[in-house]
Amino acid sequence: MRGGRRELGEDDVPVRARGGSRPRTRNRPKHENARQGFVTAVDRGRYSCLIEDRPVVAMKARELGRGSIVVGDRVGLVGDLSGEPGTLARVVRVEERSSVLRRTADDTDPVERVVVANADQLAIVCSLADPEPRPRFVDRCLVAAFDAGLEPLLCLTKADLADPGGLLRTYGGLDLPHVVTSSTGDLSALRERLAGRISVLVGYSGVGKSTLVNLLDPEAGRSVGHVNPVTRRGRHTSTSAVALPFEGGWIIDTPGVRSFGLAHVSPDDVVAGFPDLADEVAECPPGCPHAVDTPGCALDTGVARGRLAPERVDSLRRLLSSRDAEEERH
Ligand SMILES: Nc1nc2c(ncn2[C@@H]2O[C@H](COP(=O)(O)OP(=O)(O)OP(=O)(O)O)[C@@H](O)[C@H]2O)c(=O)[nH]1
Ligand SMILES: [Zn+2]
Repeated sequence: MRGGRRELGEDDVPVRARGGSRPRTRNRPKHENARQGFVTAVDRGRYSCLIEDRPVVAMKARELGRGSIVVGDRVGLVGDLSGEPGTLARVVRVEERSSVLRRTADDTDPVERVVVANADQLAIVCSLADPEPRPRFVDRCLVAAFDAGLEPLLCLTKADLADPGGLLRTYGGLDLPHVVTSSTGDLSALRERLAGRISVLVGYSGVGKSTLVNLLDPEAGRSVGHVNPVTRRGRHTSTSAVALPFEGGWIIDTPGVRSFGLAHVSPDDVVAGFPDLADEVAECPPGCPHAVDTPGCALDTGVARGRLAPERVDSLRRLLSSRDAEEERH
């Protein structure tokens, strides 16, 4: 580690000199007239972008190399920006991202992928019935949100089928922003939460995610749909995210993302995704793995004294151990 740092120090000067060198500034004029666009969909190397209100399809300029461009990215575009059918613009720049939502395919997948850039809210959609709520899915998403620096929003759907009381008690102690919805009910609380923000919707199959999106803005699909084959109608063939403009912000639907593998999140950050357990965990012996039967793990004391919800402790432990399985493999 220390050796690595020293090497870095030695490199520091030439790197900085290179940073201000001429080749870069010579490239600049060409990119200065690049227009800024917002990436709404990605499909086989084609990037659907909006320049203000104009949909434009672009490809990645060679000079950008292998870096990924994802939905939510703000990009610099040059070339044919007319948006006419058959035209292609070029992405020459990806602006710095304010947030990055990552996932791995499962908890043992070493390859992490960026799902969405620049989002500020993760709407975790969970049905109250049909299919049954999955608190462990919610917990996993909360960790992903925490890791990415997104504010979570718990969206409990199908309130016409079951009472939200039980789930709200579970999550009540978390100060978690939440809304309760039904397809026949009033969605104004949800609209308010989504307006002006960049929200990523995630939920397992059947929770009513597409029903919600369609109710929120039936127009959105049409305005984005014609620039890209990745429309909601064709969503089952797609696993990538799609951004739909919504009241000054964006709703980013993630049809193929059923859950978040968290192989890339450190154990400490997994624990940090459970804020209701944090005080207790602080009392654990140093290096405590918080596993079942770990001597002295304060989670057990917390449950025994009735201070912690057993299902939350169980959920954290399952998450940690599925990640442990990964570490053993490597
Ligand atoms: N009773 C009731 N049913 C609903 C509600 N919202 C959606 N549904 C039904 O639940 C089923 C699944 O809804 P979708 O919107 O397709 O769910 P999804 O989460 O998009 O599911 P995938 O397409 O598999 O990702 C459909 O039959 C809907 O009609 C609701 O608020 N109440
Ligand atoms: Zn512990």
